[in-house]
Amino acid sequence: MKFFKYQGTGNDFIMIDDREQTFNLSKAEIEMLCHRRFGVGADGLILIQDAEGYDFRMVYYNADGGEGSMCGNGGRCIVRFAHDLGIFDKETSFIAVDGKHEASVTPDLVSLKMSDTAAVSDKDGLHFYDTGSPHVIKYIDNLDELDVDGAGSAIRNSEFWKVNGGTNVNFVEAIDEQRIKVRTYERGVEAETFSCGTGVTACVLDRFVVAACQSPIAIVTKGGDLEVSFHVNADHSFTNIYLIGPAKRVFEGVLA
Ligand SMILES: N[C@H](CCC[C@H](N)C(=O)O)C(=O)O
Repeated sequence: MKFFKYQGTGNDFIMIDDREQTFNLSKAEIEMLCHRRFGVGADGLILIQDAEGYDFRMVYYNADGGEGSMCGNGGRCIVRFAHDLGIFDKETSFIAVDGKHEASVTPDLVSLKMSDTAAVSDKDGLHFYDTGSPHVIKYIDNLDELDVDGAGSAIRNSEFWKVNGGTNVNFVEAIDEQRIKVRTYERGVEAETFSCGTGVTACVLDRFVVAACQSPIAIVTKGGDLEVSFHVNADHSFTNIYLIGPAKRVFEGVLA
C-alpha cells in the first residue's frame, strides 16, 4: 500500500489515498505504523475518501490507532494532500468527523475554517473548549521549562477526565497582546506533540476570554508558527474561525 508523509508545524501524519476504499488495517496495525521505532512514525494516520456533496472526506486516527475527533493540523495537511492530488485548485470543502470544513491554499499556507465553538465552560477548574476536539487551557510562566508530558498526563488521566472521555491539555504563555506560545499534551498520542491545531485554536479563543485580545492572534509552537482569526458572537460563542499555517509533503513510500 502506498502512503505519503505530511507535516504541519511538526504535527506529522501518514496520509493514504483511500478513494477506492480498500484500506483495512486494524487498530493495532495503525498504532504500529505510527510508532517511531517499529513503523513510519507519526502523530496520526489520515485517509482521504470520496464523499458525496464534498471534494473529499477526512478520516483521522490518533497514533494509538483509535479514530480521533477533529485534527486541525491534520485538516490542513489533508487539504494540501488533496491539492497535490489535483482534487481542487484554490478552494475546497470537505467533510470530517465534526462536520463540514472549507479551506484555501497558497503555495506556502493552508487556511482551514474550523467548527463553530461554544462559549467557554469550566471543567474541573480549567477553561474548556470543544474546537472539534476537547481542550483545556492552563497558563504557565517559563513554558520552555515545563515537563509537558508529566503535567499534561496528570490532568488528562485525572479522576475527572477518566470518566469524561479524556481531553487534550494546552499550556500557554502570553508573549504580548497578539502573540502566544503554546505546548500541547495530546490525547491519543499520550505525549507532547510539536503543535496541535485544534489546541492552539482553543488557546486563541481563551485569550479573548481572559484578556480581551482581538483577532487575529499568532501562535508560536515547537514546530513553527500558526495564526488563528475568529469572530465573537453576542452569546460569547465563536464563528468564522480560521487556522492558518504551513502544511507540507515530506516523502512518499510503500508499506511492506
Ligand atoms: N493534533 C490535532 C488534535 C488531535 C486531537 C486528538 N488528539 C484527539 O483528541 O482525539 C490537531 O492538530 O488539532
